[in-house]
Amino acid sequence: MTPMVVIYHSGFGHTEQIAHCITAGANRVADVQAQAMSVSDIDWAVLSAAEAIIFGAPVYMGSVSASFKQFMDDSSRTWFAQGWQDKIAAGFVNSGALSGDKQVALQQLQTFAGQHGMVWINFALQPTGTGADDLNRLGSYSGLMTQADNEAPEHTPPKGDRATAEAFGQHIAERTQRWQRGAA
Ligand SMILES: Cc1cc2nc3c(=O)[nH]c(=O)nc-3n(C[C@H](O)[C@H](O)[C@H](O)COP(=O)(O)O)c2cc1C
Repeated sequence: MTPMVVIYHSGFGHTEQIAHCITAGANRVADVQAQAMSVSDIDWAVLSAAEAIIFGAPVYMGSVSASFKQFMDDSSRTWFAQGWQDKIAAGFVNSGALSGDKQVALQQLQTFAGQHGMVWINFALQPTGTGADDLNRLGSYSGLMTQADNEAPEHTPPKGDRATAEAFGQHIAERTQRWQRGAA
């Protein structure tokens, strides 16, 4: 069994849509049990039991949102005992602008995983183009990037970003199982 958690903050529902796409993609892999978890409803025991934790936040003012940062700070209790050491980690960020300084937020997540002694997984998916239906249209490799227009989360981020998120979830799940097999 490979339990995984996609933990995220979403102020207006866009990042939440992507969290659910990642979870669905991870659950395509046999023996994976992935669940999405909002930082407004954290179950620390479930996080502790996970083989992989995928962190996700919207970009607010060039940074992960304050609510996600609060979760990061609260995790210092786990950090003291290095309770997440050697778990698989990955990250995703969603913003309004095409750039929106997403790389800064993604690097915050990567550094955060490093502080916990986790094993960061990158995302090797070659972009198929830069249109709304394309895979990895924003060309991000160190994690997943998505972009939402100023519309309801049912309509944006676009179809390509959602498909990319599913592929990302599957990619992380497969690497997690590879890591598990190596440890056996
Ligand atoms: C307080 C605030 C700050 C924001 N700062 C940025 C920013 O720095 N760059 C950007 O591209 N978008 C920025 N946005 C837009 C959000 O990233 C965008 O609307 C995103 O889809 C929100 O995701 P959510 O619905 O999951 O909260 C900001 C939005 C808010 C509310």
